[in-house]
Amino acid sequence: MALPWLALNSVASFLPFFVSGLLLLLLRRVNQRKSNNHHQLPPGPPPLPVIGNLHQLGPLPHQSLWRLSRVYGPVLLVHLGRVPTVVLSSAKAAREVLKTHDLDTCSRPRLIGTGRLSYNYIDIAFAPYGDYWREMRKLCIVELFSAKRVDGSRFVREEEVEALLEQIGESAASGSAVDLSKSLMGLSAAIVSRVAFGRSFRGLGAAEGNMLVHIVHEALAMLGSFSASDFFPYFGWIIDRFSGLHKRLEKNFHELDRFYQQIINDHLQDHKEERDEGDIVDLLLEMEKNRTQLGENNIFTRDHTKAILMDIFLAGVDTGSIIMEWTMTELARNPRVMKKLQDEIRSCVGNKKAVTEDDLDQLQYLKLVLKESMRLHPPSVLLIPRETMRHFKLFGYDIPLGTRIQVNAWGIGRDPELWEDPEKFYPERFENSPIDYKGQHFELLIFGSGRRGCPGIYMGMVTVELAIANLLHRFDWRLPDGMTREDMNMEEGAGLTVFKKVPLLLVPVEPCE
Ligand code: HEM
Repeated sequence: MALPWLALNSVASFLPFFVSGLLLLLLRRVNQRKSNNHHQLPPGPPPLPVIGNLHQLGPLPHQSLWRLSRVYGPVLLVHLGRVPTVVLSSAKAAREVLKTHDLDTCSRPRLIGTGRLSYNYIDIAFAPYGDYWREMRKLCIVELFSAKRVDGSRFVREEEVEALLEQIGESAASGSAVDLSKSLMGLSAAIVSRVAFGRSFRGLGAAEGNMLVHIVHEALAMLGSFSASDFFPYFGWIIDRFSGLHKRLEKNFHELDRFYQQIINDHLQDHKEERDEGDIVDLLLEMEKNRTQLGENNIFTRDHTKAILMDIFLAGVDTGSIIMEWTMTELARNPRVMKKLQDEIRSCVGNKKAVTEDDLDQLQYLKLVLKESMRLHPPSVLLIPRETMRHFKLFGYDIPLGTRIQVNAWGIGRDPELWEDPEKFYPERFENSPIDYKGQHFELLIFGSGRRGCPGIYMGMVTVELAIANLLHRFDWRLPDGMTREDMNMEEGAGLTVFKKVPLLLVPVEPCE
């Protein structure tokens, strides 16, 4: 019986704080309204009380936002709960923000999922703009993403691709289908892990391999999730607890944390002198040991090491495998393109057993095929959200401080004003076109652009090119018995990155000599 009284008592003692909090909130909203009234904000659908436009997002927000932008224009304002969000859906608008206003917009919002998985924003991808982020990014560019570092690890990529081909050869011999979605994710994980962590996961059993794929997909779902706490600051956490999101996030965080700890333990037990060259984990552990100062108030700790490992693992593994998965899907649906690409690869490589990285420069049609595949299926459909650091004007509209910015790379890739017959898979559209994906052409924003653009482009793309070239060089591919091209499922699965919802199954066939 004491409990209700206690509860009542504590409610009574919190009442003055609650009432003054509510008044402050109301005052802030009135002030905000006043200042917004003087602002010319971008157009957008009218928001509902409390939820804003959240009900209009649906299961695949990039597609819903693209449809809304067709009605309201390429600079669209939506309210995600209480968070004003500007969505850019044209190359011109993206250029204006990511180039002209890069410095005004290059921070990241603080979100529940990204905060937890990045050990409170001490990674690179989700860290707010500032000295710490600048120093960490510089360090990783030199130590991990430099052309020298990437070229130095070519033997890893070639070995791992060869191992995959051997495995696929067994399916070809028995005439059985390969789950390419899983195999390509495994390849990407093995390469990134070996290059960055000095550890291969190739030897993992099926159960452990499946578990790793599950953890990565779950992490990306958490990073891309629309958590109630992000949109309803005062009570959203209650919704997240009831919906189970909070529990899922915690479980995923602990699974990943154990994984990083295992990598760190491997490095601590293993003597560095016994390996060829220190990898990024050695370097991070050295920084821990030296209590390196980063930015103004940051001493480098074990959490910093884990946060950087999270970036490399999640940013590097999934994106590359998604590009390969969609590319093989489009090729299976477009036999003309597959044949033309195989002819190019086989005539260039001749009788050699495998395509090597030296051959890649000559494969011009391969580059067109990959651009076309990434145009239709960019892995990060809305890039990674940014947040404005100051007020600025965009095409006459006011974009206030603290606004969230999303760039709809998926929509821009299908914009009929930029692309003729945009839904058609037609790599020849890039012939004689200067458009590239390295961040200077805003029609093709696969890796973002500006200060927050992806530092792993070279490392990611060399893996993708090598794998696709070898898969097509070594095997012909056909659909499983009873399936036609029209039957192929092209649905997207949602998260921070958009993968193929139904795994891609194809049958490898040894080509006739
Ligand atoms: C090949 C496939 C890849 C794709 C499509 C991709 C895509 C992206 C995109 C869209 C962004 C956000 C850009 C922006 O906000 O403007 C990004 C950021 C990032 N990517 Fe990649 N990425 C790939 C590979 C990699 C690899 C292999 C690594 C590392 C091993 C990596 C590490 C990062 C990091 C650390 C960031 C955060 C940059 C920052 O906020 O300063 N990425 N990537």
